[in-house]
Amino acid sequence: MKKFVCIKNAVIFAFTLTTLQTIWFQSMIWKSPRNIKSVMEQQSSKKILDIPGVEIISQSGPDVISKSTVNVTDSAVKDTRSTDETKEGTTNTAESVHENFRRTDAANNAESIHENIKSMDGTSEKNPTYTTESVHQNIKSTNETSGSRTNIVEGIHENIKSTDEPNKSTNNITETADKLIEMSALTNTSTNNITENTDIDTENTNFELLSSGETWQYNPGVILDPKPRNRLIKSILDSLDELYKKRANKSREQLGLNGAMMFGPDFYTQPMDLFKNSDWWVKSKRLPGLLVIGVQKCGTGALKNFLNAHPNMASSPGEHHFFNTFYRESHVDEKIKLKDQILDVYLPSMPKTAENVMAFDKTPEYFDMSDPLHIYRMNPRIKLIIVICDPVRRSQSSYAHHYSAERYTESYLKYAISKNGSVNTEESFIFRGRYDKALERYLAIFPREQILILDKAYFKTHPLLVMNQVESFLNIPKFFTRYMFYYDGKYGYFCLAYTPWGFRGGCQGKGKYNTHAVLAEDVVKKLQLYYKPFNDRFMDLAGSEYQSLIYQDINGTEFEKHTLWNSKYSNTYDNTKTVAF
Ligand SMILES: Nc1ncnc2c1ncn2[C@@H]1O[C@H](COP(=O)(O)OS(=O)(=O)O)[C@@H](OP(=O)(O)O)[C@H]1O
Repeated sequence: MKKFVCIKNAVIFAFTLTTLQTIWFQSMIWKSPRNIKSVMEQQSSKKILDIPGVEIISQSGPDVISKSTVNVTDSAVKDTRSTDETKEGTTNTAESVHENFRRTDAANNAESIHENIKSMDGTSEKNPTYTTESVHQNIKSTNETSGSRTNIVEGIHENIKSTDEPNKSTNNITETADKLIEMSALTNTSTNNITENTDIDTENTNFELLSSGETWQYNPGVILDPKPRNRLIKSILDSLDELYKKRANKSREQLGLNGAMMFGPDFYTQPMDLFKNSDWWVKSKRLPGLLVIGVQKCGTGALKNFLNAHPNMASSPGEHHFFNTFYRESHVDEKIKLKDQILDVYLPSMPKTAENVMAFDKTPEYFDMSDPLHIYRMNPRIKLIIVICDPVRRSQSSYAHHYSAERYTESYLKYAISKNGSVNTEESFIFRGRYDKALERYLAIFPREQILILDKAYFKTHPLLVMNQVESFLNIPKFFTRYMFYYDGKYGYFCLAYTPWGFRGGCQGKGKYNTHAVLAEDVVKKLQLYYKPFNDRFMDLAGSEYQSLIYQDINGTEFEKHTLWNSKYSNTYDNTKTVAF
């Protein structure tokens, strides 16, 4: 009897073990079929972020020194630099792979990675020789100082003077002390020729670039982890690999797996190679490849929520506000260098991500309260998304937000309309609805192709199409389907239903759906007339029209037909240089 119980227990134990293993592998594949596809793509062809006009030639992989050359056509800015990067490898366990896909914002190991990445720029010396008068002048001419707003012009000017450095080329391959760690280094020699931009001085511009924009696409090739547990897991995977290799020559039909699509198409035929030879599970702190820069109260939270569900995207927690708080003009006065701030403050706050996962930060204040040049210096090829919305509705939303936080106690009208009946342009929830200047400042620094402008009106009604557009823009695998969104009648918005790795959907917190003050028709009209010229100018600069920015009267007729390429602005901006999306 005792023997029978023992056997029974052994059978149960074996069965449980097998089931768990199956579930584990299945979940890995099931959870991220596209992710794996993109990993394999990456392995085979090293396909990297496609920016129009960018050609990237790269060789990289485990234990190799990889060189990359980035050539962007129509060069206006030239920067040659070399970075040397030595990163500690992390071979993750199954758990940590799961962790990775859940994209928790674990801060552990930040220090060591920070240190490693710090060494990347450790060779730069102080040598301020910056002379971009024209950029300075240009930004000066377009910048607006209004009411309590901080004057960014001076900051840019000061910053350029104090922090810019000539580029240096140095190749270092650092060895870590830990003998257990097998390591490799990435020596990355990049030549960036940024797409022609009317506002950057082609002659004198010599930016210090913290990164060449490849932080998330490249894996430095470090594989082994010093942790004994992880090494053990790796050795188990290696031995399992042998087992699976025997099956590799057999077709799916021979294995009788035709119907077993739930395991993913390649799991049985090229199983462990995928895990063993790939770096996709090695997580590191990476600088963002995307910033959602605004506009405040235009649905940026929903965009972040949706995007965060994508297996190739991972946001930093909350809103970081790095470029509008940690690194602002005041810091420039204190001679705090942008590079140091990015490495000391910004990078450690990023989520640890695998190589094919793009970190991103959504902070609406980047649009109108920070300096695009700082962002450019961190990553000249960073992608930027701006969600715009009707500035009148935005002002209501912003007021409601402040009111509920008890920052405002009076009625909307008390703040929005001055005593003489005109629009109170000093009020922040009013003037922040003027989008044109902020866009102009970004276009003075970044090529239009790097900026995606979304309209909240369309985003609200067509979340799937917008998210698909975002996927194309970011050049990440298509992931969103219509089943991932549901319409929530309570809030009147689409919310995230679920992702293939579990129910983690739902709407945002209640604070995101505020009841608006009801405005009288004449007030709405007054505000619309105030915003109209700024809206029109924004559309001219963007090279596209947006439903939210075209006002109609009560009969549904547009106030005054907005025409693209409005000649009255042609003296301030060369419209022919913009690209319509
Ligand atoms: N799915 C979806 N699509 C479009 N818009 C949505 C969505 N979900 C929420 N919202 C609306 O977004 C408004 C809040 O914007 P933000 O998230 O940008 O606010 S914040 O700046 O981060 O505080 C806020 O607008 P108002 O309702 O007008 O206040 C939200 O209702």
